[in-house]
This record gives sequence, structure tokens and C-alpha cells, in this order.
Amino acid sequence: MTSFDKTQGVTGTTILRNGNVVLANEVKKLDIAIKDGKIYELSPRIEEAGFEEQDLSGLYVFPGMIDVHVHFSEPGRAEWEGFETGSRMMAAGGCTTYFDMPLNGIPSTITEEALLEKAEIGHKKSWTDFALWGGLVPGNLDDLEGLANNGVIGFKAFMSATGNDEFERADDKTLLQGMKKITELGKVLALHAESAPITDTLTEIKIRESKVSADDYLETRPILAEAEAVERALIYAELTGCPLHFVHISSAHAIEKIEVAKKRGMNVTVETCPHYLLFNHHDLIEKGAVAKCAPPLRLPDEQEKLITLLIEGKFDMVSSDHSPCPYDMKDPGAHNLFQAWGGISGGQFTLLSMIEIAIKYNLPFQKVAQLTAKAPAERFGLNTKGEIKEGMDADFAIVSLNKSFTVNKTNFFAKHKQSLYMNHTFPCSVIATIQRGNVLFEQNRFVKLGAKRLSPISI
Ligand SMILES: NC(=O)NC(NC(N)=O)C(=O)[O-]
Ligand SMILES: [Zn+2]
Ligand SMILES: [Zn+2]
Repeated sequence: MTSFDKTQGVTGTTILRNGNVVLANEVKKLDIAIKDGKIYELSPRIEEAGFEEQDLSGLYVFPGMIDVHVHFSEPGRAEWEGFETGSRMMAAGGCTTYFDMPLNGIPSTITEEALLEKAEIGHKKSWTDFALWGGLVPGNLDDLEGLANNGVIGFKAFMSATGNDEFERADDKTLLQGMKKITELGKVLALHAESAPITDTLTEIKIRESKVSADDYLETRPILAEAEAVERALIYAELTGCPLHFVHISSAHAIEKIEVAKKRGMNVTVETCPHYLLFNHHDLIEKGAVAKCAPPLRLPDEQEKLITLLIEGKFDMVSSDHSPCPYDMKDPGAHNLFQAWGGISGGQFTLLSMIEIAIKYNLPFQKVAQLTAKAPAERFGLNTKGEIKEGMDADFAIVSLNKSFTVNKTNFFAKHKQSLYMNHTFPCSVIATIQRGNVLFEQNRFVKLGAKRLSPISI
């Protein structure tokens, strides 16, 4: 079993030998020389005096995952997750950079002051590099410039209820004015695209009629609610020229609309999450609140459509949307699903999920690397990350296909151990995670190094 030398420092000089390296266009057996945290050389056989060596025969070397969508809820609700456990969990899943969302923490990241406070906490506690989203909410239009000047990776707004009193959804006027400003600031606006009028109205009716089962929950968030919001947002983006990123898209209908916009040359990207690909509405019925999210897990036929769209390259990237909460907010015995927290806890499993899907559907591993690292880096301006090539940061996820991984309470490193993924067996496992040339995680052992907050170099 490969055991990494954890003593090497940032200036560590190491050759990772014989790994199956997942490049942008192929997987190739190569040596990787690391020097001063960068990929110094890539070639079939490297001879460098004085370099440490690690043999990676039989293992796969992916670019460290860049997860653009997590909620660590700190400051203010660190007991929900927090930077310390959240980022450590991500490292255990082969993730070397994450973008933390502006809501669920208190205060929300909707002012310059809140951003700087959160950045300081992240610098102290994060196990991996990270970036921070700013929020667009009613009334913070004048804060957007300060947030942009202090390096937010982009802005996030909700078109439906957020589940969070401290972060209001954006009404149409806020959306339009915000898009105009965000265009001027040269940033991207990420959107939770579900129609508030549709979801709120259908929810009120169900609650009034005391119909609060899993099926009732699904009926309150129909695919049309997502399609309508996507359509409206695309029209506003056409009006304002605002670059858009749709988060956690869950339906083929929404993708149809996004594809038309892309073909018309609009600046729009779209993500989905592994839970929409690996699970479906029957898991909500069977497992209850741990499977509750918004948009909801869809019926099996929609799940199949999403997998087909993924294989066809219609999703730009995949993120976890890790949105955990304290145990009692996901009470498995909750008779009223509507009262349970909406969010899937599983940030550790995105890369493993994508490799599972790649193996099952014969998707080349370079496509997995595109979805989990290259596309996020390119979309959000991280120009030293996202691909294994000379000069880039030495960020890697070392994966074994010869060792399966069954999720349990000891190998799932989130703060709260309830998860939709509990007892799920992946056909692969993360052997080690390396950040800028240093071993962060290896076989359930962690090494704390010190993280960098990233701001986009250019969009
Ligand atoms: N406040 C949240 O964490 N919401 C999240 N919850 C989900 N997806 O169920 C989200 O991304 O919308
Ligand atoms: Zn959302
Ligand atoms: Zn989210």
C-alpha cells in the first residue's frame, strides 16, 4: 500500500511515479515531478536527483476537485458544519478547493464586513484552498462593489425561499438591478432557479390540506417551477448581459432552455449534483429527511434523463451542494417532511460518485476531471488550478479502483453523520489528497497545512 511521506513541506520536491494520470484529453501512465507546490514536470520517465519518490502504480491521479457549491454555515452556525470539519471532509473526498455559499452562516455574506470576517475564519480553519461567494439579496445592491473588490468568486441569489431567515430570496426587481450591477463588476451570478410563486403557492395548499408526505413534497416543487425560473433568469440575463451559473439543476426541461441560450451565445453555465444522478424520489420515500433537498430528487425517468444529459456533455460541472444541519433538523422520524431541513450532506462523495457513474456508463475519466476540476477553474478564473499540466498547482486526488468504499459513521468526516450516502458503496476510494505538493489526507490520516483564499484572476 502506498504510504506518502507527510513530512515534505511546501518546497517539497517529489516525483509521483507510474500513476494513471487523468489529463485533459486522455489518461496516461506518467511521472509527475512536484517542486515548490507546482507541477514541475510531466513525462513518462523523470530522472531528477534529490527528489523524493512515491510509487503510484495501479492508482489514478485526478486533478484535485474544485467544488463550487458548499454550505459550511460559519460564522454563526458552525455547529451545523463549520470550516474545520467541512473542509477536512472535502479533503478526504479528493477535493482541494471549495467555494462556500453566502447563506446558512450568520451573518450572511452580503456585506464587505461579513466577507472579511468569514475570510479570516477560513484562513485559520480551512484544510484546503477555498473561495467565497457573495450574496445578492433585496437591499444590498450598494454592497456588491465592495464584495467584488474584496475578491468574492461570484454572487449567489435565490429565486425561491431559501430556508434561511438571514438570507432573503431576490424578488424580480432585485434580480434585474443586481444582474446589471454584477455585469458591470465583471462577475458571475449563480442562481437557485425555482419559481417562488409556484413553490410557495403549492406548499401553502399542501400544508393547509395537511398533506405532507414525500409525494406531497415532490408535488410542491414541480419541474415546471425550475423551468419557469430558468426561463425568466435567462431573459433577465439577456436584458442585462449578466453571466449566469445555474446551480443544482434537476430536470431535462431546464437544460433544454439553457441549451437554447448557449446556442444563442449567452454566457451561461450549469451544474448538477451527484444526488440527482445516483438517487431518486424513491429514496426520499424510503430514507425520509436525509434525502430532502430543493429542487427535490426526481422520479427515476428524470434521473435517467439527467444521466444521459451528463454523458452528452450538457452539464458544465458537478458540485456537491453540501448543505448539512444538526441531527434533529433531519429527524428521520419526522412525520412532517415539510418541517425538515432541505439539503444533502455529502460533500465528501462527489468525486467518488462521478467515478462510479463513469465506470457504470463508460464515461472517460477525463470527462470526470472536466466536470469536477477543469470547468470550475475556467469558469471562475482560477488559472493555476483545475488541470494536471506543467506549471499548475500540484493539487491531486489519488484514487484506487481496486478498493471499494462503503460510507459509515467513522469514514464520513462531516460534523453530523446522517447522510443520504450512508451505507452506499462506491467502487473506488480516495487513497490520498495532495494540495500544492503537500499531502493533506492519506488513508484516514490528515495533515493540516494552511489554506489560501482564492479570488478570480480574471473572468
Ligand atoms: N439554504 C440551503 O442550504 N439551501 C440549499 N438546500 C438544498 N439544495 O436543498 C440550496 O442550495 O438550495
Ligand atoms: Zn439552492
Ligand atoms: Zn446550496
